[in-house]
This record gives sequence, structure tokens and C-alpha cells, in this order.
Amino acid sequence: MIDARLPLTDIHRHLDGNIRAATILDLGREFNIALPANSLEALRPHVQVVENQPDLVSFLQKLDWGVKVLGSLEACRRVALENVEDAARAGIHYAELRFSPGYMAMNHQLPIAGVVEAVIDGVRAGCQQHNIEVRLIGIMSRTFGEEACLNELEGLLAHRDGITAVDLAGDELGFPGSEFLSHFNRARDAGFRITVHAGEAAGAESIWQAIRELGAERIGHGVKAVEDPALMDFLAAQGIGIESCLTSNIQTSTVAHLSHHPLVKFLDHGILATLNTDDPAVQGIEIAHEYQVAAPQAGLTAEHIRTAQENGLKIAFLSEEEKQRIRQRVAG
Ligand SMILES: O=c1[nH]cnc2c1ncn2[C@@H]1O[C@H](CO)[C@@H](O)[C@H]1O
Ligand SMILES: [Zn+2]
Repeated sequence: MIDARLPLTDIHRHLDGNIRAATILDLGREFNIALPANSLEALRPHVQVVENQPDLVSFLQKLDWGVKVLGSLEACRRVALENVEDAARAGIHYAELRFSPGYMAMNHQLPIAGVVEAVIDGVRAGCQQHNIEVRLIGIMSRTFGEEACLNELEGLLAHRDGITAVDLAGDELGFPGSEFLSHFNRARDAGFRITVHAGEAAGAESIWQAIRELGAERIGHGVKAVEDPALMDFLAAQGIGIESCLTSNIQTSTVAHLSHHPLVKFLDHGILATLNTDDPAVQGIEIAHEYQVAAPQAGLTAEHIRTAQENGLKIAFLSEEEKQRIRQRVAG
């Protein structure tokens, strides 16, 4: 159900939520970090969601081992490079990879700006080796509070040219967007594009807040928009894109069953909604699974899936010329 004539995109993909289990073992050994298991098979349930989690925060804990083994900047560069390799292998032509430099830095007190630089460098190397185009989104992890987010923003600003956009992710219920107004004012002043995780754990008001107060041009997840008809109209009229992540929404218990997922309603309403992975290694899925298994289970027809695929590049953080170049490259 992936249209091979159209670019395949993944514009909501956390690179620090996509660290290979084999790499976690490897880095654990390198930095002498005691892991909960020493074989791939035994490690898997600690680093991958094997059953749906009761809420977002429980799901997010599954990402923790991946960053605990980041003992050096070289390790950060390695996982960035491997992420590009994995995205290219998954058949993705254009990816926006996002990462939280403070979250990656915190276990071994790495310099945050150094992490940003290492990720940019790893992605650049990966793009030279593989036939894929990548942009980077810097995340501020709300879970660690305002000051930690400010440190992340400063690290991202130190390498402004290598970063396309900023995002706010983590515990949406515990840390509402209203605490981060000054961060986003600075980010917009610096010319960053803006996407925000909203309407995943919290309600439609969180999406309005992200748009009106943080300047979000796109929304990560946005599931709860379906509860507010005025918001549905607004998203469609303003061309504010939704980055849907179907399997993620089931694994976090944001949506009880795929047949209840609002993505079809978004598309039928003319909202520029897209299909994405979120944290593929942690979830045990890849983008093809979202198109071929999850989307049909969520009630998308072949036409809906095609529209979602087209929307990926439409709402990408690229210029019209860059989008056209990618379309032409894929159409051959
Ligand atoms: O589905 C999600 N919703 C909200 N935050 C997320 C999700 N997946 C990962 N992160 C958060 O993003 C940062 C790492 O890139 C971490 O803060 C992680 O908790
Ligand atoms: Zn996400």
C-alpha cells in the first residue's frame, strides 16, 4: 500500500527512541554499564514495548536504557549514523529525525552542545553513505522542567545551521506547554520551524495552546483534536499538519483500539495528516508496518493511505524547491 512512485517520508521519528538493541548491548559493554540482560533476546523486553502500556509516561520509560549507554559523544554520533542507515533500509526517502540532546547527555554528563554537534555529524555521514535526505528536529524534553529545556535550546542554538525545527516532547500532562512560552519565543526568533507534541496525553486545549502560544505549525499526534469541531476546522483551514503515529498511540493507551483512531476523520476533514513511526525500535515496528498493517486496521482505504503519503512531503519542513527535487528523484 506504499505508493512506490511517491516519496516515502517519516517526519515523526525519535532517533533516541530508535537505538538498536544490539548497539545498547555493545555500548553497555564498552562503557561498563550493568544492563538488565546480556543477550539480545533477554534484553528485548527491557528496551521494547512487548505489551501495551497503561499511559504515556510508562511507555516513555522504555527509551531510558537506550540513552543510559551513551557514554561518549562518539556513541551519540554512532546512534545518529545508525538511525540514518535504518531509515534508508526501511525505504524512507525523506526523514525528519528528532532528538532530545539533554536526555541523551544526562546519564554521563555529556556537554549538550557537543551532543547536538555529534548528532549532526553522524547524520551527515549517514546521508553520504545512503540514498536518503534527512533534516533534524531538536527536542526540548518537558519531563525535566523549564531549566533543562532552556539548556537544550541553548545547545541547539549553538548549532543553529544543522537544526531545522524544535519540538516539545515528554510528559504532556505533568508539564503543560504554558510553561515554555519563553523557550518558543526564542526558538521562533532564531528562525526555527515549530512542531509540538500535543493532544496525546492531554486534551484539545493543549493543541490550541501549542498553536496559539508556542507557534506550532504542525502537531505531533494531535489525537484529541477530534473532540473539538472548531479545532478540526481550524487545522484544515490553516494547513496545520498532524503527525500521526498509529502503533505508538495504541502502545501508550492514548487510543484503545485502532478502529477508534481519529486519523480517518482527520483525512476526511481535509487535514494534512501523515503516517509516521515515533520510536520504531522501542515499538518493534517500521514505517511499512504503519502503512501495510496499522493504517488498514485504523480504517484507512487505499485512497486515504495515498493521501497520507502525499501529505508527508507537503508538510515537511522543506522549501518548495527541495520538495520538488525529492518528488522528481523518486518518480525517476
Ligand atoms: O510518543 C511520545 N510522546 C511524547 N514524548 C515522546 C514520545 N516518544 C518519545 N518522546 C520523548 O522524546 C524525547 C526523546 O526524543 C524524550 O523526552 C522522550 O520521552
Ligand atoms: Zn513523538
